[in-house]
Amino acid sequence: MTIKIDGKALADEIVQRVANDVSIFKQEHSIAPGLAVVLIGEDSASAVYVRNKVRRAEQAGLRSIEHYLSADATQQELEDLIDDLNKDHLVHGILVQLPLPAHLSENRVIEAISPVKDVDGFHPENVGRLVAGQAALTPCTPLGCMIMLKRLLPDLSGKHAVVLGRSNIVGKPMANLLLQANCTVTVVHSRTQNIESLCRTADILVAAVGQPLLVKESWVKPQAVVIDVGINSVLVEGKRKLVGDVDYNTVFSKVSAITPVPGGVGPMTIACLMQNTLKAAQFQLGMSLA
Ligand SMILES: Nc1nc(=O)c2c([nH]1)NC[C@@H]1CN(c3ccc(C(=O)N[C@@H](CCC(=O)O)C(=O)O)cc3)C=[N+]21
Ligand SMILES: [Mg+2]
Repeated sequence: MTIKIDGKALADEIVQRVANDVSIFKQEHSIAPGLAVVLIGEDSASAVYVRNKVRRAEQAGLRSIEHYLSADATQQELEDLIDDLNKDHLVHGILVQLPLPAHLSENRVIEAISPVKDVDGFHPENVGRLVAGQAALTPCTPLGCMIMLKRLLPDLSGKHAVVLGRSNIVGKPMANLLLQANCTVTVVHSRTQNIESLCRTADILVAAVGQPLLVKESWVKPQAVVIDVGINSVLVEGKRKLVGDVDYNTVFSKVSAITPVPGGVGPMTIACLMQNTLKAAQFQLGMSLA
C-alpha cells in the first residue's frame, strides 16, 4: 500500500504548533511576530500563494503585511523599501517574492535583506551557515520536504537521495539538508548524463525542476519515497490544472510513499514560512534558537 503524504494535514499541525508558540511569544514580548511580503508587478500565479500565506499567518497569530510595488519599480525603490523593513521593529521576517522583473537584480535584493530577517534563507550568510552546518534560517520548501521525509523515515542515515534540480531556492539547499541528515546525495540536472538511470537508484527522489510530469514510472526504484516539489500550471482539456514534476498516477503504485500536487509540498512551504518568521522573531528578541 502506497502512502499518499498529506502535506496539508502536516502543515495544519505545524501551524498549530507555531500558533501555540506565538501566543507565548506575545505574552513575553507584548508584540506579534511580523512578516512583510514584498511583491513586484502583477503575477496571477502568486495570487494563490499570497492568499494562502495571509490565511496561514492569521491562523498562526502572526502579523502579516503586504507591500506591492509596480512592475517598473527601480532597484533603488526596492532597496529603500527593504531598508525601511530592516529597521522596522515590528517586522521580523522579510520575503521578496521571486522571480523579479528582468530589470531588477535578485542577488542585490537578497543581499539587502538583513540576514536575521531573511525568512527565505536565501541571503549568502544563511546559505553559508546551512552548508557549514550552523544554525541558520533555512529555505522553506526544502525545510518542508525534510519534515515530511523525517516523519516517514525517522532515520535517513545512509539512504541514497537523488535531488532532481539545482536551483538556489530548492535543489542546492535540499541537497545540503539531506547531507546533514547523513544521506548519500546525488544532484542531477539538465546537463547530467543518464538522468533516468540515476533517479532509478534513489531511495529518496526529490523532483524540483519545474517540468510537468517529467518523472515517469521507469525513473523510480520500487518502494522509493518520492517528494514532488513541482507546481506547474497546465491546460488539460481547456482547463488550468496544477501538476507536479512527477507523473503521479503512473508512479504511485510502484513507490512506498509520494507527495501529491496540490496538497503536498506547497502547504508545507507556507507552514515553514510561519515557523521561520517565529524563529526569526525569537532570535531578534534574544530568545535561544530552537
Ligand atoms: N521569495 C520567494 N519565496 C518563495 O517561497 C516563493 C517565491 N518567492 N515565489 C513563488 C514561489 C511559489 N511558492 C509557493 C508556495 C506554496 C504554494 C502552495 O501553497 N500551493 C498549494 C496550493 C496551490 C493552488 O491551489 O494553487 C498546494 O500546492 O497545494 C504555491 C507556491 C513559493 N514561492
Ligand atoms: Mg521559500
